[in-house]
Amino acid sequence: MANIITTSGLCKQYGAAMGVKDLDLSVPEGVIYGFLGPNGAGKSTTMKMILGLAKPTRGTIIVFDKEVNRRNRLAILKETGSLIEAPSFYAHLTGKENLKIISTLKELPDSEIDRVLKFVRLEDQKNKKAGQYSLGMKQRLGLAGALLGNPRLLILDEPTNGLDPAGIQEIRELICSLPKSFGITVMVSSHLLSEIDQMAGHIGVISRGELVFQDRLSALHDRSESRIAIRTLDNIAAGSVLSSQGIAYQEQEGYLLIPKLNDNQLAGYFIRFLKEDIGVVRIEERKKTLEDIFLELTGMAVKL
Ligand SMILES: Nc1ncnc2c1ncn2[C@@H]1O[C@H](COP(=O)(O)OP(=O)(O)OP(=O)(O)O)[C@@H](O)[C@H]1O
Repeated sequence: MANIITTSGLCKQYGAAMGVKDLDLSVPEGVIYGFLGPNGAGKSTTMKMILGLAKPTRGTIIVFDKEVNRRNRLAILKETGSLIEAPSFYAHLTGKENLKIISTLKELPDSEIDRVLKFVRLEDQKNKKAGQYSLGMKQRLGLAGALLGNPRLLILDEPTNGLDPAGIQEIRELICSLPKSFGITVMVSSHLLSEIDQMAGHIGVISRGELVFQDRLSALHDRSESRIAIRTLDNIAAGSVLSSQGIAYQEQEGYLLIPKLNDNQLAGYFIRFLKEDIGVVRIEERKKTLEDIFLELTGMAVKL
């Protein structure tokens, strides 16, 4: 799969602090790429640099095989839609009139306005003033504006921020349909793991300005392997038995965590425990959640 965005050694320095450090992003064409990271991790800064709205301190950005620089910026933006921060509209103009301003600037026919209004399900509200729109409707109008001209690439910075669950669901459904319906590649950021989990096929995780994971989302799920948690009346003695058999274990809240074993192996250890007079009081199978994996990657809790 060819990349639609590639960044190499991308850095952004703010004073003495590095907002983004040596970022090597690869966004394949035709996917939804989820850009996940806690608040302040560097998501907005990265997206602004890709759009040419912020100047990198170091590194390169290639979009559609062209380097993002002053010479190529307009050609790249012609094929790119974006929603960075909350969209701003003229409150006294209708939704349709607001889109008309953008479409005139982009020299697009009116049929394009109708197409995007239909797609974001605002057809029936198009003659209502944008100032009277709900937050969810404003966000959908912003998405409609970004889709005018049918871009190849859409860059969305936290598009569901501040929306209620119904609004989140609407935006998510619209985003998910974009690659299939229009062949658009979407890069979408969020600090919510569950959000990215429900939308993206590929994922980049950023923490303190650095990329800590990048792959298909399924590769992240593959890391959620099962472990066995054992609680005994003497965990020290039980740990010695496990160590003597070459089984690595971790102690966590009164449990010994060991890798998943087959039933025969596990039964063998219980017999050993009994022979050593170690009472087993609990045994559970535990699956690492995506949140656990995110914590391991970033050292920070993320909202689910
Ligand atoms: N204009 C600026 N001047 C100075 N520091 C900045 C500026 N913009 C961002 N930063 C800093 O760079 C780091 C990354 O910020 P950024 O907004 O890119 O993070 P983010 O992942 O988008 O987080 P959030 O979701 O909270 O916006 C933060 O430490 C932030 O304080």
